[in-house]
Amino acid sequence: MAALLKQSARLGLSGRHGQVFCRLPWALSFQRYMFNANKKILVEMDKSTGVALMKMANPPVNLLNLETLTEFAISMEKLELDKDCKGLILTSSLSKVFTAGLDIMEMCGKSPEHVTEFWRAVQEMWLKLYGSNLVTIAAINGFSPGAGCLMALACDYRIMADNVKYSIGLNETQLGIVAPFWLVTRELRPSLFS
Ligand SMILES: CCCCCCCCCCC/C=C/C(=O)SCCNC(=O)CCNC(=O)[C@H](O)C(C)(C)COP(=O)(O)OP(=O)(O)OC[C@H]1O[C@@H](n2cnc3c(N)ncnc32)[C@H](O)[C@@H]1OP(=O)(O)O
Repeated sequence: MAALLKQSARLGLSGRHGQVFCRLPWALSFQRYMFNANKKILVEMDKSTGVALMKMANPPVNLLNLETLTEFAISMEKLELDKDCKGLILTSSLSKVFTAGLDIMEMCGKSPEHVTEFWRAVQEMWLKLYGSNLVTIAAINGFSPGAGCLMALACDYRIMADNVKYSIGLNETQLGIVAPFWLVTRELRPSLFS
């Protein structure tokens, strides 16, 4: 963990005035590669450190819609297959939002098939993150309601930008959505499973 945090500091993930700045070298060496499918999820993998930086990049608020969730799962799979990858830092490319959580519009006025596919993708994201073999760190650089909070909880470690304006929490009940019991008990009461 300490080594990973050192790496995250070296990568430029340092909190200052409530921001987590991501400064990465412009010139990428052969030890570094980047990939993205549709640019909603940006991944920069540094083979020399074994640390991948994954940035959600779906402006304006990094909504977790079907497309983004699918891209997230594909990106996780690629990193899991990379034997050089040991750790993952999950953050946002936006200045004040980590993610606004699930895209409510994906659940509103859509066909049962679409809603089923969407919730399958949501669960897949949780499985990929919570079940990852990588050491996972959420660098929460902005607002993180609902599934944003759950994403952070699914990581091994969490660091949040020091800014009183930013909030994080499970607010989905205000929208009539209830997180499944297995998720809440596993993430909030892990002692039940040990
Ligand atoms: C690993 C996890 C796995 C989970 C496994 C299973 C989990 C099951 C249970 C999951 C339960 C989770 C549920 C949710 O996530 S529900 C969503 C909760 N999120 C919110 O309530 C966010 C509400 N948004 C805000 O508070 C603000 O937008 C925010 C503070 C984030 C940013 O404010 P800002 O002023 O910068 O931006 P705007 O408010 O103007 O927003 C811009 C546009 O985006 C639209 N928007 C915002 N949030 C959502 C959303 N969640 N869904 C759809 N649309 C959203 C907003 O309406 C604006 O749209 P317009 O420009 O058209 O007005």
